[in-house]
Amino acid sequence: MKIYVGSLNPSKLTAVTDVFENDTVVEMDVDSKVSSQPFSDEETLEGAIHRARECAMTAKADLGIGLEGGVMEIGDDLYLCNWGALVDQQENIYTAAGARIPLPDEIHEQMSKGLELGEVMEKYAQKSDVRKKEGAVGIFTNGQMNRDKMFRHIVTLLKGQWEYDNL
Ligand SMILES: O=P(O)(O)OP(=O)(O)OP(=O)(O)OC[C@H]1O[C@@H](n2cnc3c(O)ncnc32)[C@H](O)[C@@H]1O
Ligand SMILES: [Mg+2]
Repeated sequence: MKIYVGSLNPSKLTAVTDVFENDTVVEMDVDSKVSSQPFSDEETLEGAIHRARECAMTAKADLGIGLEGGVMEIGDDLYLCNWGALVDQQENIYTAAGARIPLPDEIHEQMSKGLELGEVMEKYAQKSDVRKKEGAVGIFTNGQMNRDKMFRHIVTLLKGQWEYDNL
């Protein structure tokens, strides 16, 4: 199969390539049509679906996959959240979410001012390109988890649901 992924972020591409190891995975720069920093589960999921839909519309695609990172508030706490969507040629939409961990208050404050998590994390961790590498999830789990492993989990959930219906 030919699978289009709606992102140029290497951590997302690695995740899809690992899960669909016998397929051809193609990256594609698409618009999530939500804010660059989604601030709720709903908005993050919506971004993932938009990306997947646009990929699936490409004539050559068998499946389109969208992965979106965001944050969401529960009470006074801000949590990292991640969503994925898979759209097939029949326009069926499969969705799945990834792990959630709370972010430090300091990060919450910065983000409430309108900053994106990617830039906040670079300053916080004194590292460049955190979003393309271990991610916030990697920093705050002492490297036990990382962004591509987390997306791999989501992509596995998407692939499995699609297989259940189609194989
Ligand atoms: O190129 P795209 O695919 O858009 O990849 P991205 O890194 O911008 O990722 P998202 O759009 O999915 O995430 C929305 C924002 O949240 C940031 N973000 C999400 N999860 C993150 C993480 O684990 N570590 C650092 N930044 C993260 C990201 O950098 C964006 O500013
Ligand atoms: Mg982005």
